[in-house]
Amino acid sequence: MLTFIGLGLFDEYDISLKGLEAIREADMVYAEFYTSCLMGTNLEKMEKLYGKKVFLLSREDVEQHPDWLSKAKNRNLCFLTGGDTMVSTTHVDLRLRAEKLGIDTRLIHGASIASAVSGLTGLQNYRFGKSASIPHPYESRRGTRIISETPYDTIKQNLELGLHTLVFLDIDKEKGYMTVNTALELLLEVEEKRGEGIMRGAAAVGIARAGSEKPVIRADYAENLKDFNFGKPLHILVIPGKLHFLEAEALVKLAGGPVGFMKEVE
Ligand SMILES: C[S@@+](CC[C@H](N)C(=O)[O-])C[C@H]1O[C@@H](n2cnc3c(N)ncnc32)[C@H](O)[C@@H]1O
Repeated sequence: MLTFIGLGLFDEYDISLKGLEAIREADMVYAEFYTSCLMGTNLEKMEKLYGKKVFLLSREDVEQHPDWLSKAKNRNLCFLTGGDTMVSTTHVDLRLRAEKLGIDTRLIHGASIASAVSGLTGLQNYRFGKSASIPHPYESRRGTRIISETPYDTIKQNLELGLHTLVFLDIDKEKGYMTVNTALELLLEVEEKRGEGIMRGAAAVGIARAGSEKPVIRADYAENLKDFNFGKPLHILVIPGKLHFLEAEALVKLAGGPVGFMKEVE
């Protein structure tokens, strides 16, 4: 049996009782923290709470050479992921590989950033369009700095439909955790290069450390928000589309948004 367990958002205590019980009964426990991670804890604290050794897997171990999977043929394995195990990950691939090997699988869910964002901002989940991810820029072989324009296009399409965009921010082994500030700078850079105007004057909402005792949620116009200090990671960004009056009120009253947001409502 292979049990996929979502660990929730911030520290080792965010796991469900079902998840904890499954870990305590498991023969082996694996985890990956490249898709998301819990910034309020570390492996040592998790192992202490679980009473189990946790083997940390790299992206290659999970996506290219998941040889460890075959151990689940005659043992109970748990596979741990930050947030919910199947939200904004490709772990369904692991599940399908396991099923092909004749291994039973099951899921134990965890709180996800995708739902926490609606809770913290007041933006309604059914008014979101396609999500986007902003990767760190990279250098081409010729030494040119390349910025992905895909997130900008996704935001543009959603705005045309009046929909909000949830923008996941890159976690990179070498380049680190992307901040809301860098994400907005990159979007504004793409905009400038293209000579378009969707981000100028657009509303934006940044969220830092969801699930912690003191998450930071701040709404403003994109050009102002890029200078706001959100503190430590993890961060996530939302570019709201057309606002319902309740959403506008929540952004103004709960996230320090400018009162101008109230004038642009449905
Ligand atoms: C690729 S998504 C994976 C989502 C995860 N599976 C889940 O269900 O929450 C990870 C990204 O979501 C955002 N994120 C995850 N947890 C967060 C948190 N506690 N606070 C703020 N942003 C978070 C960050 O931008 C991070 O890079």
